[in-house]
Amino acid sequence: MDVGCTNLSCQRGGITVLDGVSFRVPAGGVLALRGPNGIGKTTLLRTLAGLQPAASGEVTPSPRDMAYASHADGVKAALSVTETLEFWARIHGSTDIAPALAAFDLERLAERRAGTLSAGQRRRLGLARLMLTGREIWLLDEPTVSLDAASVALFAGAVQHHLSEGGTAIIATHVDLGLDAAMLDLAPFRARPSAGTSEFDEAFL
Ligand SMILES: Nc1ncnc2c1ncn2[C@@H]1O[C@H](COP(=O)(O)OP(=O)(O)OP(=O)(O)O)[C@@H](O)[C@H]1O
Repeated sequence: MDVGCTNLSCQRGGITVLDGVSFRVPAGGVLALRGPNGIGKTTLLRTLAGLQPAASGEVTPSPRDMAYASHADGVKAALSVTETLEFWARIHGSTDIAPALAAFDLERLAERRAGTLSAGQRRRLGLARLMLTGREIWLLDEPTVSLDAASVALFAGAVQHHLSEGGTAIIATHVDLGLDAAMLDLAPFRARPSAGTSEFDEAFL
């Protein structure tokens, strides 16, 4: 399924941070969002995912077709790895967690409580959720934070598999994942401060 937006403006904290963003990613394609800290990568992903309204412009398809993985892993400390995946599987109507366990090398950790996992192991568990959503479009915010080189390769493999099945991914990342990704530099879309904004305000935008 393809995904894109037209003339999208995105706000954070009531301030427009990005303006006039347009792109389309075809089914099977991956787009890497690039730009310096604070440019608005997270804000754009949240807007695409329907977690916040667009100030203007359009996103297609609807958020129902998208799975969003934020900086937070959304893992409950008291549940085991298996219980966590089974919980997400039930929510999304999936039945088999085995492929997700295998794709992120979680089998040996299956009975461990999530609260005892290392940061990278917890990250792998958070990313494994994507495979249970059945959603065709993955929106990923700095997915490789805390991952070692082997885990980055596992993650890239999971994305590649998703693409090979006609899925689509948009990834905010500073890391080269070895995927054949199109790049979108957000710097040209940085919103201009509105009239009346002082130099002092601009320094903090
Ligand atoms: N809750 C908030 N209230 C006001 N401004 C915010 C809020 N959250 C983020 N911002 C600002 O919105 C702008 C865009 O932030 P965003 O997190 O989207 O950037 P980013 O490109 O993802 O950054 P990074 O690479 O550091 O993760 C930044 O200038 C940031 O300071």
